[in-house]
Amino acid sequence: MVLCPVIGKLLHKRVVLASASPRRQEILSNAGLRFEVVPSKFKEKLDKASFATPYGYAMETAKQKALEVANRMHQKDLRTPDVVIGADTIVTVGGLILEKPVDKQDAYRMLSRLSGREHSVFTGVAIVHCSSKEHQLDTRVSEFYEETKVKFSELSEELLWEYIHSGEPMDKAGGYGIQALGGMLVESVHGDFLNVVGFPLNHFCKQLVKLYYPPRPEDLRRRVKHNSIPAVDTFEDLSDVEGSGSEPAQRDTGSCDEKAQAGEAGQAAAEAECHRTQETLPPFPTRLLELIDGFMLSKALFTACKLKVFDLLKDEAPQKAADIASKVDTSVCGMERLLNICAAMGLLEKTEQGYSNTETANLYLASDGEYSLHGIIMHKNDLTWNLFTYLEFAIREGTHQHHRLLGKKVEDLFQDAYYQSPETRLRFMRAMHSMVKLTACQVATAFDLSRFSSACDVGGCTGALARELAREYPRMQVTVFDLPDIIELAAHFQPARPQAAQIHFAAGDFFRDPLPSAELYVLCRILHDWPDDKVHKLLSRVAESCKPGAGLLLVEMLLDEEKRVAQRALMQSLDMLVQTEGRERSPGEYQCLLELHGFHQVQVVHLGGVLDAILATKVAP
Ligand SMILES: Cc1cn([C@@H]2O[C@H](COP(=O)(O)OP(=O)(O)OP(=O)(O)O)[C@@H](O)[C@H]2O)c(=O)[nH]c1=O
Repeated sequence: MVLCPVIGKLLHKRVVLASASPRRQEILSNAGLRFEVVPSKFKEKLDKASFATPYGYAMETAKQKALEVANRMHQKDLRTPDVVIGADTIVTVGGLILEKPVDKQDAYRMLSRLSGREHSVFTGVAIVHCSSKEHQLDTRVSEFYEETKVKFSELSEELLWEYIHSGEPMDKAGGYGIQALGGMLVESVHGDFLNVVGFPLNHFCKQLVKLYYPPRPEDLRRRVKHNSIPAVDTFEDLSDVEGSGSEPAQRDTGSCDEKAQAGEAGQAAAEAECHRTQETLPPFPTRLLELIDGFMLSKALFTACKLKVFDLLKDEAPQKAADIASKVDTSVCGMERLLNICAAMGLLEKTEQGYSNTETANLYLASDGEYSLHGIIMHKNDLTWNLFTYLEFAIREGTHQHHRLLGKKVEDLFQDAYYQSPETRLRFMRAMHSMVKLTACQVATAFDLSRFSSACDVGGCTGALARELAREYPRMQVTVFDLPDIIELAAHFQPARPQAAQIHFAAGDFFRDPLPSAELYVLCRILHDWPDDKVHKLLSRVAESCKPGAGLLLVEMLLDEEKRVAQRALMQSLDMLVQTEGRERSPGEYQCLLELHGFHQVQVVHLGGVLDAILATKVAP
């Protein structure tokens, strides 16, 4: 006997819980579900930065956990499970995702971050239905997430360490267990408690209802009742042959008839009432709504950066909206709304004392930090944003849109658009600098380049990558080769560093002038600006300058081969359509281009950030 009848739908199926979490096992068995436990071996190492939202990350991890188990059982076990359930719980605070602490210090860092604040707990759940056709595993995935907000009291150091020494935090997301000792840290909970513990049982049941009792088309046309777990008998005869019983359905009809006969508020009202109980909702389009309004969030971030709000608050005590507004010369009511949405986005902290920067804002949004993204944000605000208003034209015409923005014909993309004035040139350089700086260290260490004693960064702009190569390989001399106008301004970006002696700047046009000689050529974010004919031209010029054994390091954002999942790269490819003559490419496409020009032994490293790296070696013709 189970309380939630829809759980009964799974009783005759082979259900597997792909989780080692004792809490999930307990929650589901308490709900009357019968299942086997096969912990997933999926390594929880997805690139968090590539997800637009924390719950997107949790859902994908849950899915991968379940699919790993489904595939393993299908291969090893002759009997494929019918349903595999995977889940992943994360804690988010101030824009950071916290998983299980790796050691006590890590637990300390997590818990002190949570102290006195509200955070969100997301659990992503994947329900994977499996079938086997001609020994091939076929899977259908249904996924969802649940968010619960939890507020912690202020935790003293003593309490924190006592809790950590209890050992409880170590196998739990965010470093606490709300169901045990950790419950003492919690001031309030908004939402599903079991979701925090590790499994959102209520939402799970609703999801099963959607899967096992899909609404009939006529149900969808009628008015719907929100957020309920309909009784199974309401839908019993609709879709599931395993279902037991027309009896409850008749009972339901009977009650409608009674109301209609009673004439309480007339026949029509009674019918409407009757239908309401029979109907269910289509899934609420949360993700879609976020996509619809996503542009406003970007623009709010851009505007706060442009107004230097994050510079003003950097490492400062909290400030009130009126003070900030007067310092940056805006209206108070406008500034207050901007600050509030920035706080809701996790960029600012809002307390009774006022607004202050989060760590993310100090590190990335203030304009003067080592890893500041201010440069790229201003580029997106001042140029990309405007170009994207012509996206429809770009799609129709298949070309960039600078001519529409500038109101004149563009002959030479860089000279006429990006470098038309010293200001736009500097803005572009700042943008490139901030993007390259973000991953330059990983790029420099993606391969062992110590065999090369000289490198030429073709189109190396501010020298951000050259500096990192010089730092990593003290024997390497690096030449930054770029247009004279760029080289002239590059000095602005060179801090006095010991490796300055290893770096040289040379002016020239890589399509026309001889390339400086080097054992390793680097093309970082260059090929994606150009169509294939120009890419061939550039690669043939690089190949001509290479001796056998020379290397070519390509640094680009890589698409997946099917052009399906690498969301950030796919979006940048659209960006390249609107702004350049080029596009992003997949590793396979780059390999074809490279091999045509005599570069072989192609190795690819996905760096999981904004850039990936490919190394190829020139062979004798
Ligand atoms: C916030 C909180 C979390 N947890 C546990 O934290 C683990 C999250 O980690 P996961 O990666 O989602 O799961 P796992 O334990 O590694 O198991 P698996 O599903 O095999 O990956 C799960 O255990 C949850 O219960 C609690 O027990 N209480 C709480 O208050």
